[in-house]
Amino acid sequence: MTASQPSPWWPAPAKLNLCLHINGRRADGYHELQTLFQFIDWGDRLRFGVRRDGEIQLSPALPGVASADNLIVRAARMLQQHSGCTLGADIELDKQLPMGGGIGGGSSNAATTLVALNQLWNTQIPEDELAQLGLALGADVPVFVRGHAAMAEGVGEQLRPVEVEEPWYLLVIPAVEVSTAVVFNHPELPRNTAKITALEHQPERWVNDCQAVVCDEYPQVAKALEWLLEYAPSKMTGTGSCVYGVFSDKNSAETAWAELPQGWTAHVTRGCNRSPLLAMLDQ
Ligand SMILES: C[C@@](CO)(OP(=O)(O)O)[C@H](O)COP(=O)(O)OP(=O)(O)OC[C@H]1O[C@@H](n2ccc(N)nc2=O)[C@H](O)[C@@H]1O
Ligand SMILES: Nc1ncnc2c1ncn2[C@@H]1O[C@H](COP(=O)(O)OP(=O)(O)O)[C@@H](O)[C@H]1O
Repeated sequence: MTASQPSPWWPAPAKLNLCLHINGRRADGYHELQTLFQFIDWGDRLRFGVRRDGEIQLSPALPGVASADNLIVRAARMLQQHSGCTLGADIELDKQLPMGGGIGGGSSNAATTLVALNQLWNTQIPEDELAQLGLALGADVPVFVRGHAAMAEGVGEQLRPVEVEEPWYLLVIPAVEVSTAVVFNHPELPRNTAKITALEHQPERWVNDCQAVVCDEYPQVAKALEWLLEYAPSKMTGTGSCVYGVFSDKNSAETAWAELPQGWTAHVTRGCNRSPLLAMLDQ
């Protein structure tokens, strides 16, 4: 008898929004955006064991998130329903990413679940369809399914793959969770930034239109940004709370990290135009 191979860990990387421009608001309340997504080489990991009985079991549970609401469980059930697959899964989550930080941990977990189970269950859903399925779980799920740095437009659903620089980042994680819905409903949010053609080639024009209102509402975010700006050009990602400084090399990012005020949390990480999830699929 041969020992069975331990199942591999699948990466669920975080993303940064290198810019987030708000171009308008639709009648349904959703906002028209231009946002540039890049992955970083830091994230959660998931491990899957196939079950014959159709059950989806996740461990450990996330504090404050009921299993049925967890995006991992919802993604697995959605794939079962869409494909008619009768298999189930035991899913183990190694959670590293903070929640509500604007780095897309929940969306990335959902995307990795869709991509991994599509392979392990042999459901053979094509990538376009898998990305479309993911959109129902959250606006950022499709970019994680596709795994390429991308410019997103519309309400975030129109994706165009791009190649941008892959610098080093010092990512500072303020101890506060920011609600995306609260930021988008803020009366002071700027909503009329002009649309820019080929924005991915003009880094000097990249801004985050949510940054000012989040800094006003959350002093911890303002403080983190103020500190980072002493070391490098810096911005907030998504609707916050995380902020990142951009460095040309690992050493200078680590030098700034060594000066981090006591009690703060930060990571030195590299930008990647190809997601670590794609790299795993290619192996
Ligand atoms: C704006 C981004 C950029 O990455 O923010 P972060 O969540 O990453 O910080 C995301 O696309 C967010 O994605 P996600 O968090 O999945 O948003 P959803 O669940 O679809 O929407 C949450 C709420 O945000 C508002 N919303 C979201 C997207 C959008 N284009 N316009 C909006 O007005 C809506 O009020 C919606 O109810
Ligand atoms: N697997 C999951 N990982 C993280 N958050 C999850 C997950 N499933 C559901 N959620 C919910 O989604 C919310 C947004 O999480 P997350 O994607 O990490 O933040 P953000 O959109 O700010 O990057 C969390 O506050 C949590 O309630």
